[in-house]
Amino acid sequence: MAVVILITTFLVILLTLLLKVAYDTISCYFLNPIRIRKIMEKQGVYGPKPRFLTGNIIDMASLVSSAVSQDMKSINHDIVARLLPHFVAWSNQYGKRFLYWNGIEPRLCLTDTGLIKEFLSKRSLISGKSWQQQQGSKHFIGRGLLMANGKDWHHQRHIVAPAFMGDKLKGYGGHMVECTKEMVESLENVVKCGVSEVEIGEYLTNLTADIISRTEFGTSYEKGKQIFHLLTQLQARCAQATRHFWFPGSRFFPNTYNREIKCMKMEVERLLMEIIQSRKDCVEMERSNSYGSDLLGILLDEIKKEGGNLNLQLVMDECKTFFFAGHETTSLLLTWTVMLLASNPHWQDKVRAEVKEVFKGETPSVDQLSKLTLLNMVINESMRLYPPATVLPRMAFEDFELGNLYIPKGLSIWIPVLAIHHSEELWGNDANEFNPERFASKSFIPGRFIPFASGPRNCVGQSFAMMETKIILAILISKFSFTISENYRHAPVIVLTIKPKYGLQVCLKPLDP
Ligand code: HEM
Repeated sequence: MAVVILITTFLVILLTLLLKVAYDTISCYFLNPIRIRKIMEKQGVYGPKPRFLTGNIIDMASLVSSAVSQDMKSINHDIVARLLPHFVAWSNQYGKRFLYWNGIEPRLCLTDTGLIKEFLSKRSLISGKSWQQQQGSKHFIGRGLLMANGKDWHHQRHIVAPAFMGDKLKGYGGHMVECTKEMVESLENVVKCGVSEVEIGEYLTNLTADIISRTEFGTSYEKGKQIFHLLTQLQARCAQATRHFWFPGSRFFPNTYNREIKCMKMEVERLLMEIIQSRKDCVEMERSNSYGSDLLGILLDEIKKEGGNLNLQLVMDECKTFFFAGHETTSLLLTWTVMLLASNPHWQDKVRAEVKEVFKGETPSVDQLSKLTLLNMVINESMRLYPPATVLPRMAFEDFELGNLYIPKGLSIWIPVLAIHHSEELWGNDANEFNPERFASKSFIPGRFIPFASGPRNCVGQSFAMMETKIILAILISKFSFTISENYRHAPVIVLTIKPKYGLQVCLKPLDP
């Protein structure tokens, strides 16, 4: 009798579990999408018809691949139709607000600057990164700050933010100058050998990687090189895997992509663990009495605190997040700014004169950076035309109201930063032209210039990135004049961030000291 009761109980539990899984699957793939679509249609928000499971991913991929199939004929900044052709097609057809589907994830395109400001400033705890975003980046970022949500995000932000503020931030200036001088020296050596044309993007990528390695983790780029290389490969492999295996459960298949991803991830974590362990050893062997005041030191200190929920895995995820978020974005900002200055010699001369006036031939100091008004205007204009982060997707974790819109739980808000930055309605008829003068006045319409997002969940490294960009450009422009090489082909593409497809070839001419 007891055996029968046991088996019956077991079968009831199993059946309940199976029913729950079946209900969750049906709800996730059918009921919820239908519910959200109906809610949005009732509010007059329509969009392209989604396909089963893939939503509009295939339409988007085919629009993008045909738009970028050819290089641009000249250096022209009218790039929205090239990089976000789906945005152009759907906003023309369905209006400014439309709904499209990234697989089974419904996304509401939002371009209304008032609503964007309200959303980013007031809804950071009840919106965040979707499961799909987290899955797509979990191997190269993990659960670090960029992908954390709710209370976890709040806690992590609270821990890392001090590493990017006040005196700590100022203290990084010396490293930034030192690393830039090394890059300038290697450029000077190349030019001395008779090579005047360089692909400057590569130098700038290595430089920003070197800076983040030294300032945040106390290791040189040479040592961190392997980690960067593996993380970049890992990121590319993950992007390929999501394109090839989008169906449910495919991440568990033992295919070549998944095997390679697993191996690379293990290797990255092994190398990171070596850096962490050597820092811990120094304290344990009493060679040092603290873990250090950089980001890694702050994170290791936090592990020791009672009640803190940081562990070694999260420290590694945070390291990966900062390696990832902290160098490519800045190197791309630098690359596009050099392209704009090289193709606008008048502005190059003006900025060089300003740098000379402020630093009088001396090494740039952090305290004087705020005097570089023209350089600041050029950098802003560069981020407006080529914002490294082209879109901001955030998912609603609760139902809420946004202006006159009702946003249901499970809907992602998709902010097309690139399109907003190029909107003629917001920036005037010359929206696609390089005109730094537009940043001469400090009064902006909130929500229309958002290269670093805005509100509590904006870029935590914003001041770090601006300081770094100004130091590097100030040194570079005082040492060289640069022009665009005839080998440069203007072909911006989006691979997570906006990149020049074939790099940026410039001709360098050393200036008299
Ligand atoms: C020009 C350079 C940069 C640009 C344009 C940029 C842009 C952004 C944007 C748009 C976000 C919001 C992303 C989202 O929520 O989806 C973001 C977040 C973030 N950025 Fe940056 N970033 C830059 C440089 C940096 C640097 C240098 C660091 C670190 C040293 C950094 C670390 C982060 C982190 C950790 C987050 C996540 C913040 C959070 O969710 O609380 N970024 N960045």
